[in-house]
Amino acid sequence: MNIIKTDIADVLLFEPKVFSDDRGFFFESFNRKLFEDVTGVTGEFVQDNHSKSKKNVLRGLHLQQEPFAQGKLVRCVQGSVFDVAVDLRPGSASFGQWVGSELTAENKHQLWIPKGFAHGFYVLSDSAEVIYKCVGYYAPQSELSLRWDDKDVDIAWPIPAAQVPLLSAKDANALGLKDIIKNQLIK
Ligand SMILES: Cc1cn([C@H]2C[C@H](O)[C@@H](COP(=O)(O)OP(=O)(O)O[C@H]3O[C@@H](C)C(=O)[C@@H](O)[C@H]3O)O2)c(=O)[nH]c1=O
Repeated sequence: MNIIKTDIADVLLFEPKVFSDDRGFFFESFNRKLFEDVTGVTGEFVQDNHSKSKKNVLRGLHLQQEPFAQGKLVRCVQGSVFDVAVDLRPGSASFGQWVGSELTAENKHQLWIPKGFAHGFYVLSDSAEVIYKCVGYYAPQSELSLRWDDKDVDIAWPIPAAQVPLLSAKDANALGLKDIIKNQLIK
């Protein structure tokens, strides 16, 4: 497993060692000891999520507030997505900054997004299935959505010109970073 640092210190890209042979391939998609050694996070993964989305769908950007904060280990098992983490940790030197990475069924990369980040992804392929392990259970009452196109965060989504991504109603009505800060929604 190759561990690649991103521009935000605690967000890591896991590049697994894939063993291919005449039968197909094999790789360790999760190794608890290795994960704990490189992230320093010993919290339990308690929930696995799996979603399938059409091309041009954008899910996010979602965050669960404390005490229900979630860390997420994200991978794409069919198709390809552009996966994004936005640092919303109070007091963080990189508060408001984002990192993005293409996760594909082919490259088998996984993005580790610690607690305190908003997460979202944009579907690049005809459809995409995304699986992620979560530290912390789903707690909708603690959920916060940050606008995907917020000017203050300014994510360079790989969305073709003149294309409008397909969003849920919740995500279409999400707040911008300034409103989130003004309303003291980050705890
Ligand atoms: C996230 C989630 C949703 N649900 C339900 C609620 C709802 O009826 C339906 C769809 O939920 P959503 O529209 O929130 O699904 P979605 O937009 O895919 O939400 C997900 O987006 C990505 C980017 C994340 O990071 C995740 O943590 C999660 O917030 O599934 C659960 O039962 N458990 C869960 O953990």
